[in-house]
Parts: sequence; C-alpha cells; structure tokens
Amino acid sequence: MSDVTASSGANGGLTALSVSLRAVTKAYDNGVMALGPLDLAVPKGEFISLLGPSGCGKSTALRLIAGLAAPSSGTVRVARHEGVPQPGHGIGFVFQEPTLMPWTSVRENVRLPLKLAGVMKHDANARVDDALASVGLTDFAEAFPRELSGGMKMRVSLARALVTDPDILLMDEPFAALDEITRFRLNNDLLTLWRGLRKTVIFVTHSVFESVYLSQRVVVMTARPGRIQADIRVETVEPRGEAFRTSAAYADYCRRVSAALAPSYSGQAVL
Ligand SMILES: Nc1ncnc2c1ncn2[C@@H]1O[C@H](COP(=O)(O)OP(=O)(O)OP(=O)(O)O)[C@@H](O)[C@H]1O
Repeated sequence: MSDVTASSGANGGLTALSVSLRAVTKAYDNGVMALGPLDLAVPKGEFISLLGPSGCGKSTALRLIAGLAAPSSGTVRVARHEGVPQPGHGIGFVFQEPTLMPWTSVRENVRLPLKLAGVMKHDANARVDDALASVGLTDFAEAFPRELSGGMKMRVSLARALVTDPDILLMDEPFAALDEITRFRLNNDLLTLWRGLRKTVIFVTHSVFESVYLSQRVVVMTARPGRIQADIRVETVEPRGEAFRTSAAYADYCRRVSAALAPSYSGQAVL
C-alpha cells in the first residue's frame, strides 16, 4: 500500500521533519524499477543533496515528494504550513531547463504560479517584486527571456519557485547546463538565499563538488533502483564561501563522497 500524506506537523509525528520517505519504491508501467526501497528523513530547514549515477531515480524521488507521481509502495510524507493555504502546495520546483514563457516578461513569468492559484494581480505584485529582488533581478522585471543570459534565466526560474513562499524547494540539477563561473556564483547566491529564508532544500546534482559545497548533508544513492549508499553530514564553519571551497576540509569531504559513489560506477561491493 502506498500512502502520500500531507501532514500539518501537529499530527503524523512530523513536527521537526519536512519530508519523510519510508520504504518507498517506484516501478514504472514499462516495468523499470526506478527506486528503492528508499528511507529518507529531511528535517525542516535542512539543505540536502541527492547525488547518484544517471538513471538511479533522483528525479523520480523529487517527483514523488512533489506529489507528481505516486510511489508503488511505501509512504511519502510532506509537512505543510498550518493555516494559510499555500499556492503550489508548499513546494517549489526548479528544473534543469528554466522553461520560461518566451512571449512574456520576466515579471509575468514569475507571477505565473500566483495566477494559477487565483491570486489577484494587485496582490501578486508585491510578492513578485520580493521574489525578483531575492534573486537580484529587480532591474530586469520587464525584460523578455530572450534578453537574458543562461544564469539570469535560471534566476527567473528560481524566483518563480520562490514566489509562492514554499516551505520546500526541490531543485533538479538546476545549474548543470551553466558554465562554471556562473554556476559558482549561483551556488553562492543560493546559499545566501537559503540562509535568509531557511527553507528545506532537496537539491539533485551529478557534481560531487557542488553537493559538498552547498549541502549540510549529501545523500549518495546506488545505481538503479536507487537506494541510499551513504549519508554524509558536511560540518563546517558557516557561512560558506570561497575559503571553504579551497580548504583541506572541503577536499576531504569531496574525497569521502567520491568514495561512496565509486561502487555505483566501478561495480565494486559496498564498503
Ligand atoms: N515516466 C517514466 N516511464 C518509464 N521509465 C521512467 C520514467 N521516468 C523515468 N524512468 C526511468 O526510471 C529510471 C530513473 O529515472 P530518473 O529520471 O528518476 O533518474 P535520475 O537519477 O534522475 O537520472 P539522471 O541523473 O540521468 O537525470 C531511469 O531508468 C528512467 O529511464
């Protein structure tokens, strides 16, 4: 039996947990066993990365958490705000492709989730302005997507995910297509945002370096069907910055995470 539950925190024992997956599996209709069994508990406000080989089920895990797909077995629980109804069900999703509407402005792209939730334009405006300011795009509100660089388009996508003030931000390889300099900059800006907003972030990446730089916890998954190979806590002086990126501690964490990933591409037994 699968069970997808939205808990308000007062029930379901999820007071401190944002997301809880218990013995979750996912088999697609074509017979592909994509995931699991997977157990994962993410406390509120934590920034975790899911790292694993291509096709191990990382995107599937995000889709299950977002309620875009149902597990084949097991339980997915997501804690929600109490009281105020949340457009977007309290979850913001950022994909690798910014998927912006090319025919309209940055402002209208960011307003879309509020529009879909029936929020009137004059009520939405202040929230759109806040979201644009949070990603440094105030001056580009009236620009069209074609006028933006790849990094700026990704900022619009991030603003669009933030505009509903979700509790949880799911990010599926958002910076994978960007050049390294833009990626580093967006990494830093994302960390600044996270420190200010303290949302729960579940960040999918293929990059060991990115996962260690960004997250408090790196969850390394096995090859398909994805299970947890290692769960590594990254403890360092906050706030993180270039000093961390070039430190011996950072290199050491990267080595540990790479070692945990190794069996999934070398076929070795798990240590
Ligand atoms: N809708 C679907 N129907 C059938 N199979 C699917 C579907 N979505 C994903 N799969 C398969 O499930 C497995 C896991 O896919 P998923 O996209 O979750 O992996 P991933 O770890 O995110 O991959 P990548 O890192 O390459 O993006 C893959 O083998 C994929 O082909």
